[in-house]
Amino acid sequence: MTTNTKITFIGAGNMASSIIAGLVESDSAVEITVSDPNESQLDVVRAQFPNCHTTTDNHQAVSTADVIVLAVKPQVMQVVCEGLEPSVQKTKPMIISVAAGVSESSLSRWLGGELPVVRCMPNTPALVGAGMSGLYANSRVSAEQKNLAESMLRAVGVVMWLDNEDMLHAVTAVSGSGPAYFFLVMEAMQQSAESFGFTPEQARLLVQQTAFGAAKLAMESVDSAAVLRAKVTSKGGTTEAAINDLQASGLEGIFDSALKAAANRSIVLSGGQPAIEKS
Ligand SMILES: NC(=O)C1=CN([C@@H]2O[C@H](COP(=O)(O)OP(=O)(O)OC[C@H]3O[C@@H](n4cnc5c(N)ncnc54)[C@H](OP(=O)(O)O)[C@@H]3O)[C@@H](O)[C@H]2O)C=CC1
Ligand SMILES: O=C(O)[C@@H]1CCC=N1
Repeated sequence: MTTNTKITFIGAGNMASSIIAGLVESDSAVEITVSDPNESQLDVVRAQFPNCHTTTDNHQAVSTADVIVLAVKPQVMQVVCEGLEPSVQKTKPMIISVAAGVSESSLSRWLGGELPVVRCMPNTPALVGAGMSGLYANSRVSAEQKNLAESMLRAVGVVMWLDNEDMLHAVTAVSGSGPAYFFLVMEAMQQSAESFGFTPEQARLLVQQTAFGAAKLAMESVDSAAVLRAKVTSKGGTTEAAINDLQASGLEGIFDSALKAAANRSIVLSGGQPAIEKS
């Protein structure tokens, strides 16, 4: 990224804030503008990122942008893109959409066509520089623009390029929505810990440090998750009792079903019919 790269975010919600936080934290010397109709949302942005420009006017926000990050809900994307069409057709910036299930062909059509479009499926751990993003570029994205998109998302985590746009449904199901699955498990474990008599603070510490330690160990070890699990599970011991209970409840099937529900929802958001069957 060069010092004068101008990046405009349309939508100042959870995902935009997560990426902006990572970019700001990474000291990337970029000029960031954020546009959102909601002034109170912009107040949050101003408080968190005092060096970002903010506006409620999408046209003004994109007028000199090199890169536009579309970070609104899929349901309002068409209206937003059609509103931006006259501006972007003048300046032809690179478009990066983080929306789940909004296809490159729809984005291109709504924006008036002939634009470099990157679809990105990031996740909220971008907020702490530990994001995971799947990226897909249309044929109008130059090698230089690909590098720029990659370096933006690498500033907030790890990047995986995809040749097949359809695989973004699966990335959405695994890593886009994925943090929520782990948080749900953490919530459930914390509730259970509290039922033993721990305070909420104690329960949170026990669970968070365990989740962090398990993730760090999995990242740093050459062993697979299955091997790492076996190393915790003493024969006839406590872990075995818990794992047997989880597996008797059909845990693997529950996760397979949940991930496929997410992927199918992504397909439906893109205008298709749910097509992915449970294993
Ligand atoms: N949250 C996540 O973990 C992830 C989200 N995504 C994708 O990111 C996108 C945004 O999600 P998320 O950040 O969670 O959603 P949020 O609702 O938090 O953010 C969207 C923001 O866009 C604003 N907005 C609405 N209309 C306009 C408009 N016309 N112009 C500019 N801004 C507008 C909304 O304002 P208001 O609230 O007033 O409507 C809101 O502040 C979605 O498409 C989602 O699929 C992708 C990966 C992960
Ligand atoms: O729930 C959603 O639709 C978005 C996409 C992935 C994570 N959040």
